[in-house]
Amino acid sequence: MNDKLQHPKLTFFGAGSMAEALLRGITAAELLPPSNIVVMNRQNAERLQELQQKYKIMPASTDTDKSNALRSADIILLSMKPKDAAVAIRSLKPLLHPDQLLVSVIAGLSIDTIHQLLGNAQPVVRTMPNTSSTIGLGATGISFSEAVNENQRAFAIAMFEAVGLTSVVEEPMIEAVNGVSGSGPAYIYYVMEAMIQAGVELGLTPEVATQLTAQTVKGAAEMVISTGENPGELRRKVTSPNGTTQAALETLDRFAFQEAINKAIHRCAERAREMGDAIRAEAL
Ligand SMILES: NC(=O)C1=CN([C@@H]2O[C@H](COP(=O)(O)OP(=O)(O)OC[C@H]3O[C@@H](n4cnc5c(N)ncnc54)[C@H](OP(=O)(O)O)[C@@H]3O)[C@@H](O)[C@H]2O)C=CC1
Ligand SMILES: O=C(O)[C@@H]1CCC=N1
Repeated sequence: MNDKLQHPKLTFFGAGSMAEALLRGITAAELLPPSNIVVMNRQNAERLQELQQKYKIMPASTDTDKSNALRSADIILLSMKPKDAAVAIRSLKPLLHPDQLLVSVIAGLSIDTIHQLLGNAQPVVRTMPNTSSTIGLGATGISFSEAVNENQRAFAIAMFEAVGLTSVVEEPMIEAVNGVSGSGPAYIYYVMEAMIQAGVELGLTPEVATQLTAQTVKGAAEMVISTGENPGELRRKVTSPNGTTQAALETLDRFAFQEAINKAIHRCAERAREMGDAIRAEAL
C-alpha cells in the first residue's frame, strides 16, 4: 500500500457491536480523521445515523454509496456475523482491486475461506479483538495472509494497538485467542454478576456491590499487569491460612470452578472452529 496509508480510507462492512467498539477506539485515538471512515450495514439506516452523530463518520446506505465505499476503500473491515459472512464477502468480488486490504474480525472465518469466497489471494488480516476495544483496553490476536505488505501490516497493527493490546499470532492460534480474550470479557461479566448478586444478598445496595465488584476486578487485573506476579502468587497472598478466602476457594473447588472455566474456554475455541467450518462449507 502506498503513502495513502498515512490516512487510508477505511470502510466498516458491518456496523454492529464489534464495529462500534473499534470505531469508538479508533476515533478516540485519532488514528484517522472521521472523514476517512465510512460505515455501512445491510439495511438499518437508523443505526448508521446514530453512528454518524456519535463519531462524525460517513454513512453509506444506498447501493451506490455502498459500492463506492467498498471500491474506494484502502481497508475494508469485515464485521458482520459469521452466518452472514459468505454472502457479504462474495458480494465484494466485482468491487475489489488487488491492493485493497481486508481486515476480518469474524469469529472462525479463516484466511483461506476468504480466499475461496473471493477466488483470489487478496491481502487479508485476520483478527480476534474484544469489546474492551471500546475504551482502548482491548485485547486482539492478529495474523496476516502472505500478500499483506509491510505498510498494510504496520497500519493494521496500529489500528488495533490504538484500541488496546495486540499480539501477532500464527493463524491457527486465533481460535485460542477467541477462547481466552475474544469471548473473555463475557466470562468476567458473568463472575461479576454473581459477586454483585451475593453482595446484595448479604445486604449491600446494588450500587455499592457493583462499585466494589468492579474495583476488585480492575484492581486484580492491574496487580497482575503492574507487579508482573502471576495470578497464582497473587491469589496466595490474599489467602490467609484457614481464613475467609480459603473458605471461599474451597467452596469454589467443591463446584469445580476452575475446571468449569477451563472447559468453557476449550468449548469456545471448538465453537469458533465449527462456525469456521460452516462458512467454509458455503464457500466450496
Ligand atoms: N461482539 C463481540 O464481542 C465480538 C464480535 N466479534 C465478531 O464481530 C462480528 C460482528 O459481531 P457483532 O458486532 O456482535 O454483530 P452485530 O449483529 O452486532 O453486527 C453485525 C453487523 O453486520 C451487518 N451485516 C450483516 N450482513 C451484512 C451485509 N451483507 N452487508 C453489510 N452489513 C452486513 C449487520 O447489519 P444489519 O444490522 O443492517 O443487518 C450489522 O451491522 C462477528 O463476526 C463476531 O464473531 C469478534 C470479537 C468480539
Ligand atoms: O460470541 C461471539 O461469537 C463473538 C466472537 C467473540 C465474542 N463474541
